[in-house]
Amino acid sequence: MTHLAKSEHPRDRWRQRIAQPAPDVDLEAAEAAADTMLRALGLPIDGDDMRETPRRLVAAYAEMLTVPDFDLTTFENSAGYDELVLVHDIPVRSLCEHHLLPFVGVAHVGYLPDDRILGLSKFARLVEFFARRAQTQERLTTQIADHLLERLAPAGVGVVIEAEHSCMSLRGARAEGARTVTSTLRGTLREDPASRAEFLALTRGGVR
Ligand SMILES: Nc1nc2c(ncn2[C@@H]2O[C@H](COP(=O)(O)OP(=O)(O)OP(=O)(O)O)[C@@H](O)[C@H]2O)c(=O)[nH]1
Ligand SMILES: [Zn+2]
Repeated sequence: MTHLAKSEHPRDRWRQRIAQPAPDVDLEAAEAAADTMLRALGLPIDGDDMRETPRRLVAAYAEMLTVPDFDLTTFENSAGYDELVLVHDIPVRSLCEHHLLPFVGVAHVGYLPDDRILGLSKFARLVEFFARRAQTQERLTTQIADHLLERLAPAGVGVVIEAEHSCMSLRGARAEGARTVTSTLRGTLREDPASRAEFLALTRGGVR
């Protein structure tokens, strides 16, 4: 029998890949439950091909549900820039909280600066921070907008997400290709018709 050093054990590998293992994750209990569930679904998990599947399933979900480390760095708006900043087509990968099946798409995140501006990479990190959990698309959209509003205190914020939900395309309604669009607008981007129209036009393909 081969003995693996602790750090080489497959169970420990995913721990090293994720930034912040949640303290309430009990991998062993989850693996035992996955074993029971897969067995009850009639899957041949005693065979060589699927023996490791309960462990892989748990590791995959633990990885997809672990919230990454994140701090929203902002800078003084020394140039006094006061037009729209928009990052579009940021990848979104999340799990719907009803079926724990993936929904995948893109986010368009923009703001009208006031005293502070945002490091550009933080748009994608912000999306990932709220996406890597069991979510609804509506909550994800609102959380991104409200976090920006709170931490950056801009004149306006807009978030649009377009995503395909596999719980609605691979099973159930089987509406393949159907995309859900959600938006949250705050401040000037919500209240000023011209700013709102500019933001929505750009997120609808105006810059592509
Ligand atoms: N509003 C919202 N609904 C979602 C999201 N992700 C999945 N859903 C929906 O959650 C609902 C759960 O409905 P239920 O009737 O309880 O579950 P179900 O029997 O599996 O439903 P079907 O998918 O219609 O077969 C479904 O309509 C899903 O399409 C989301 O991000 N937002
Ligand atoms: Zn679902």
